[in-house]
Amino acid sequence: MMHQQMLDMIQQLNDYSYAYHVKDAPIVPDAEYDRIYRQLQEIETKHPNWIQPDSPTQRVGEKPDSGFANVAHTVPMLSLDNAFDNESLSDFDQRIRKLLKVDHITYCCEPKLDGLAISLRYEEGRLVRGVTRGDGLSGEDITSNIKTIYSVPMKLRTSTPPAVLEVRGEIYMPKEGFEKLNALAVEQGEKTFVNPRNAAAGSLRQLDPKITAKRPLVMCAYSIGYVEGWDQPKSHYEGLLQLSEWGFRINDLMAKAEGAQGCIDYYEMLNEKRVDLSYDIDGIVYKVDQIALQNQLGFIARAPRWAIARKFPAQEEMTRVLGVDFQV
Ligand SMILES: CC(C)(C)c1nc(N2CCN(c3ncccn3)CC2)c2cc(C(N)=O)c(N)nc2n1
Repeated sequence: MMHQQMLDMIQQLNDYSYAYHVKDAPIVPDAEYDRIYRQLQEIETKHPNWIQPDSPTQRVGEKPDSGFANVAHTVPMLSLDNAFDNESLSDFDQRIRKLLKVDHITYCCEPKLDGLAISLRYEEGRLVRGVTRGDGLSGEDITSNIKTIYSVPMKLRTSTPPAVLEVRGEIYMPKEGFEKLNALAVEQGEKTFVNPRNAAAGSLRQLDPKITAKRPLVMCAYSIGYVEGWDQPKSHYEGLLQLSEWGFRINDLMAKAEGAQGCIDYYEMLNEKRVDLSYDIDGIVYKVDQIALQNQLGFIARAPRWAIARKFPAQEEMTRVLGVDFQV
């Protein structure tokens, strides 16, 4: 077995993992993935000095010796202002059009995933760090746990990566994985989690990555934070499509909308779909799509003037926790 053949196996396994965990479109059966994975493990055991940082075997490492270090974000992770009804969406749109002296805004609409916000740092295309949002200015270095999540690429899928790229995203636990985790916890007489968000938070706070590796966590990218050595697209939506090509999962319900009415229509559409989604969402995040307009608007305190969240009524939460159907 030559060194190059081993590199080819790593590339093959990472391609299979990208198809399965990022594109939701497996190209080989699990057994085939496992067969090649075991072959790679044997080679790495025989030639430890050949081991590559982006090898899938390097996703589950040892636990950090003393807790999680605190790390300052290169660019603060902002918070979000809330809109509670259609009128406040219209006010938001009107306020922006007045400030920018334009008569029409295109928005990018994204389901607001109910998980934990994190920031991933890539240098020369390789994952070097994962940090929780924390208070927005600094967070906990949970790189060892982040690496166990298959939808977090260990290396960008490009031969010409930006020198530095920081990607913001949400780590969440799909409903099915949450139900299975709680069923197992009941069986083993362990504590159960109240909801997928808490289960994701608890799984990321584990000191031992071997435990995190067993939890069904997914990462979905929602913004480009800091970047060096790359001309960022003019549109937020285009930026996320680029992240998808580089290996990140983005939400397939993300869409552009024209003006306040487009945002309201999107809300009605998503509110219909919400109950059938395989993951929890607690609303929608609307963002001015043009980056130049975002920069002109900036942010107030730490919430951007150019983005707003709108929450759904929390009826589902009550139903799940109390097991009764609240029809208010
Ligand atoms: C880049 C901006 C700031 C506009 C932004 N900020 C977000 N968040 C900030 C507030 N966050 C927060 N978290 C805890 C405490 C206070 N704020 C949680 C992330 C976004 C969260 C989601 C999502 N969940 O799906 C999303 N699709 N887009 C986001 N976009």
